[in-house]
Amino acid sequence: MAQSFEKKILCIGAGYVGGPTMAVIADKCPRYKVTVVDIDAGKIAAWNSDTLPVYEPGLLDVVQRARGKNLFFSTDVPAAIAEADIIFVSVNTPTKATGVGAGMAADLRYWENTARQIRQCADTPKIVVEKSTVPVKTAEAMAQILSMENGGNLFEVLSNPEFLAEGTAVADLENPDRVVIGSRQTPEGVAARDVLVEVYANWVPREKILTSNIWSSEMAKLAANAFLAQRVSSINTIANICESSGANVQEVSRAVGMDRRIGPKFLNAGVGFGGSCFKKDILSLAYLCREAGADAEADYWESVVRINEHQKERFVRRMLDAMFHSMADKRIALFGFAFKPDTGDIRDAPAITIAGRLLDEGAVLAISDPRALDGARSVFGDADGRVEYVEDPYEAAKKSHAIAVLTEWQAYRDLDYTAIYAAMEKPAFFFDGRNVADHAALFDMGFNVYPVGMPAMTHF
Ligand SMILES: NC(=O)C1=CN([C@@H]2O[C@H](COP(=O)(O)OP(=O)(O)OC[C@H]3O[C@@H](n4cnc5c(N)ncnc54)[C@H](O)[C@@H]3O)[C@@H](O)[C@H]2O)C=CC1
Ligand SMILES: O=C(O)[C@H]1O[C@H](OP(=O)(O)OP(=O)(O)OC[C@H]2O[C@@H](n3ccc(=O)[nH]c3=O)[C@H](O)[C@@H]2O)[C@H](O)[C@@H](O)[C@@H]1O
Repeated sequence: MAQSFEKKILCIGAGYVGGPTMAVIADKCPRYKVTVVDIDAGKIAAWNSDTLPVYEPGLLDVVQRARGKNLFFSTDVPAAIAEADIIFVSVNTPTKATGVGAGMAADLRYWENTARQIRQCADTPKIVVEKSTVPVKTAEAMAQILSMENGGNLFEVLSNPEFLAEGTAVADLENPDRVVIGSRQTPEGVAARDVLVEVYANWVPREKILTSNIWSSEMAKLAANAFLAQRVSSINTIANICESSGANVQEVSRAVGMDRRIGPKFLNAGVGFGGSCFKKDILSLAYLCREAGADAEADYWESVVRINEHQKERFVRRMLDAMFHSMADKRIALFGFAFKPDTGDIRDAPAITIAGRLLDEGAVLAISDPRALDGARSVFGDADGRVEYVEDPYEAAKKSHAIAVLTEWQAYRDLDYTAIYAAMEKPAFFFDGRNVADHAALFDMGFNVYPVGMPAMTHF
């Protein structure tokens, strides 16, 4: 006899958010059936294998505990919609490439397609949950699309943005700082909201489950990402001034972050923020500001992105200045390509821009990364033989003129840099874009060391 489940939950979109989020819901709520669907059959096949399409520490264990019991991955979108009580929509919402708002506004075509498909395949009431990050008022547009042809009785749209960070997705989902659920303030809206609160209450303490109106929930997501990115740009501006003033940005961050009103997190200076969301979400927020006639506010948020672009170019210029203004035919080892450690994700990684600029300058690159070499290869190919992909950092560094650390993988902290130095061309340069190394020790070995936000240590 088929097992009967208390609730049937569906997620449309089996990406970085949909897959891990649903795996954790299934793991925490064995009484619910959780199905994840995607139009990408290859991705679904990977979710059904032991080589998941997303690398996240701990994720495979969670998936293996629930898969085939109450967690299912499928491409049959209509059947999954028909049986679901709650439908999360976690499709991509990239920046619009063309048309009005190109380069700024969120492209909602995937979202809208999904809404139309839900409408087509549903004949029982559904709670539709916005999981994707969307501009404020998207829920209203979705409700309008969904309510066509059925009098608006079948669907209640909620906003439930996701705050997980890649690399720590499982821990963030199992122990979130907060869960935000926005709903209409009508009896139907509040009833739907309470159903979703019950889902999270299976493992999240009630006081961490915040309820609000839909627009606040949508805005909170954009604001949270904008604040986080703004901290990174802020500390990077301070770092750049530290380099010429003799201050040390790590000491400054520590002193600033110990103020409890400021806090210690997101104060690591580096080559800039990457990832699929910070830039896109800030630009989406800036676009909302412009649409509302708030140009000064839009300028303010756009400056966070401008500083981030500047940070990457500034890093390349510092390399050029140090290496006698020429990269031509010099082998440069890049340590790290992913936008942050513990993920294979390269979306909007600073390494893409920096590697591209180094190639423009005529460098030959040896790219090393524990998880992101396929991603790097998909961007640059073999670039006429000017890019090599080498998992082993020792091999990458061999015969190179410089090492540039672009991702703070733990592995790069623990290498035998004496051996690495011996195998490099001289003078050997170390550009620590993430401040992972022991700079004094590297200097003593013979390296010319260029940390971010600290004066260089050179033998010239
Ligand atoms: N990546 C992250 O760490 C976070 C992302 N977000 C937001 O979550 C949303 C999703 O992001 P990711 O998971 O990173 O994107 P993703 O690109 O990894 O996954 C989206 C998936 O949706 C699928 N899809 C698109 N249209 C579909 C349709 N009509 N039917 C079925 N599947 C469809 C795509 O094939 C893709 O696999 C975005 O709005 C993003 O801003 C929010 C928090 C964290
Ligand atoms: O909406 C999203 O997609 C997510 O975006 C970020 O998560 P994520 O991009 O996965 O990773 P972060 O840890 O925030 O790092 C983003 C970038 O900032 C950089 N960063 C971060 C912190 C810091 O101090 N310095 C710094 O340069 C990282 O290297 C990385 O390139 C947010 O942290 C999540 O809360 C949010 O859900």
